[in-house]
Amino acid sequence: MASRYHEVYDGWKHDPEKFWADAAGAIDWYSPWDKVFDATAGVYGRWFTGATCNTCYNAIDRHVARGRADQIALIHDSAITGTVKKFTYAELKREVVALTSVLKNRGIGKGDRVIIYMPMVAEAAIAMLACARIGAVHSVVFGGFASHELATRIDDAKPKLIISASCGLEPGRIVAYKPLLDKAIEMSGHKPDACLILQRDQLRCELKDHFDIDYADAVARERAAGANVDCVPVLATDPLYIIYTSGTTGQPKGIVRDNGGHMVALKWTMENEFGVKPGEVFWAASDVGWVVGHSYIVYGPLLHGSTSVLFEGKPIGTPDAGTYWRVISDHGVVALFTAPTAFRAIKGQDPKGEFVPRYDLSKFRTLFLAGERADPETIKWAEQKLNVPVIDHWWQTETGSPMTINPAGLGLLPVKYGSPGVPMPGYDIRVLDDAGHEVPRGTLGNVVVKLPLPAGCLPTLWNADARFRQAYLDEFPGFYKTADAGMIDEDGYLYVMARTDDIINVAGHRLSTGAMEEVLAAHPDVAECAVVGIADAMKGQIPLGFVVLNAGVARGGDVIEKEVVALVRERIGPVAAFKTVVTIKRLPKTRSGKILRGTMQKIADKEAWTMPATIDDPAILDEITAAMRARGIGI
Ligand SMILES: CCC(=O)SCCNC(=O)CCNC(=O)[C@H](O)C(C)(C)COP(=O)(O)OP(=O)(O)OC[C@H]1O[C@@H](n2cnc3c(N)ncnc32)[C@H](O)[C@@H]1OP(=O)(O)O
Repeated sequence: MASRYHEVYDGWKHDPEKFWADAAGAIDWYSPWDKVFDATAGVYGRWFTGATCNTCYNAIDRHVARGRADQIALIHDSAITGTVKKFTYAELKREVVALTSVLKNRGIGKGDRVIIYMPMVAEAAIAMLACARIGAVHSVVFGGFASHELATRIDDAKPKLIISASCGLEPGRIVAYKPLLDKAIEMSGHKPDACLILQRDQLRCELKDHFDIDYADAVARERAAGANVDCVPVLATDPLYIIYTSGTTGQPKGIVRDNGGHMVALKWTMENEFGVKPGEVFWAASDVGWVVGHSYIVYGPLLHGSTSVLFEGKPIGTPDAGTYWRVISDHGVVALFTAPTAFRAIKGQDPKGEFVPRYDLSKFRTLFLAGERADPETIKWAEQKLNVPVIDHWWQTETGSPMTINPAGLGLLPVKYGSPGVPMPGYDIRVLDDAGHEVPRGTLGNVVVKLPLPAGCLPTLWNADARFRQAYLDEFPGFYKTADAGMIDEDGYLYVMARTDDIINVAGHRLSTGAMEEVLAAHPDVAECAVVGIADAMKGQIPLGFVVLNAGVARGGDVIEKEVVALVRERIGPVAAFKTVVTIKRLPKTRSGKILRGTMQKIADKEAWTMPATIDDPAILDEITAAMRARGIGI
């Protein structure tokens, strides 16, 4: 079919407000908006001002009322426990209502924050929806983060309640969540009123009297009492959730998502970008703690009346490299979203794709890859083995849905390997030089989006308008800075090459090297440090640390390196994949004291580099090269 992309994109550009008002017709509102877009509201304007709505109503209740009550809404498939649990829309509503009643009885209402720190269990999605039902603002914290990261988020979001579980399940290892949670609460200045704990049989935990509440007991009581809590109308501009993402320091940024624009944007993407119809099965193989989990495990598919798969497992090892194909086959998945790392892992274990033909993939139509750069070899391997289009796309926690994609629902454009596609309606993407001038097509520069950002994007940071302006809007006035560098080709396809800040992407997890440096610097024997992201064949990038020890430290560098690695795991979490530290005598710096991290990364990655003209002492780079080579890096 010929692609309708250009017609649709040009239609949006010609009249953005008409485009979004039309898209908003797919959402149920309690009362209409005063303005589709109010340029005078908020930091850069707000969408659907004055309208009232409820996200949970649109995700569940209206489907129950309109013929989807018996359709499966959510499938929890745990490849680790070997269990599958399905919820129809009616059953999901019952579970959400019961939990909402628990929240309400605890005094939680519109605008109150609830932190959700959970593994990949159905109750994580239920908790999000229960918050949405009463207008409480949820903040899901990824389970791979440790206590310190959780504590930072508790202090920023100031939740009344935390919903958590006794444990998470990683291959070959049970992760006890409760000690991590207790420690985080101990560390944080803000204290929640209570914690609601889901006891999992694999590792039950002690509950503290008068503070911890057993999730199952509380929900069962409400269910037995026939609890019924209606959806609470909220303003379209009211916050639905806060999701924290790495900033350039250890203080993460609280990305705010509103209710109205978010629903409109996600609903539109499901059919037009992902080519999925109501009633079909969509699987985002990510984690509810990441934005993909919010948008495409929970809200997008449910707003659309589709069925969503919530998967607890890994692409390999649970039990083998055929797991993804098993899930697609068992549940009739039509489209899968995952990170390229997952496919590199599968390809590594099953290079010939021998697991693929063992499963019925006849319903499977499209594979979507994002979260990190998709290397053409991995895309081609997936295309060949699965015989479906493999669509790379690009977006950020801040945007909530794709900025560029090859839109399956509008008719695919020709695939260009290495490009995550073309801009979607709402996104006027430009490439600017450092002085803010637009560069010619094909020239590398700063990728920015012309303001206003579309419906569904962050309106601001939680309680931090000034930080929002400073982080995203000030550098290129009139534009949102993506902090990605790239170029646009003659046909309008974007190519994203690198970050312009200290964020690295480890297996699709967005992490700050600045935050890691803060941890290294906290070690008592470390005088100076640097962390850079280096290439990794499996995870895309991994962090590499360098430390200079304090004068007079008697203990061996190897002992301290182990302690530093353990400290990062303890403070940030295992997901940082911080495994290597090299002890060096001095850090290479410019004469003004700036650490030459870029040069260190190039040496580690065996990329061509030139001696920086402003380097203080060129001999230091020889010392560092030798230190890395002694550890097998950069050879
Ligand atoms: C487009 C907008 C966006 O970018 S949203 C973000 C998109 N990113 C993603 O969806 C993430 C994609 N990546 C993944 O799902 C995983 O990395 C996949 C590919 C499945 C591989 O997982 P895995 O083998 O565990 O490696 P990893 O690098 O993720 O984990 C490193 C260590 O952290 C641990 N970990 C991971 N998750 C958790 C968790 N929820 N709770 C506790 N621990 C966790 C892993 O077990 C691993 O630990 P260890 O170092 O091996 O001991």
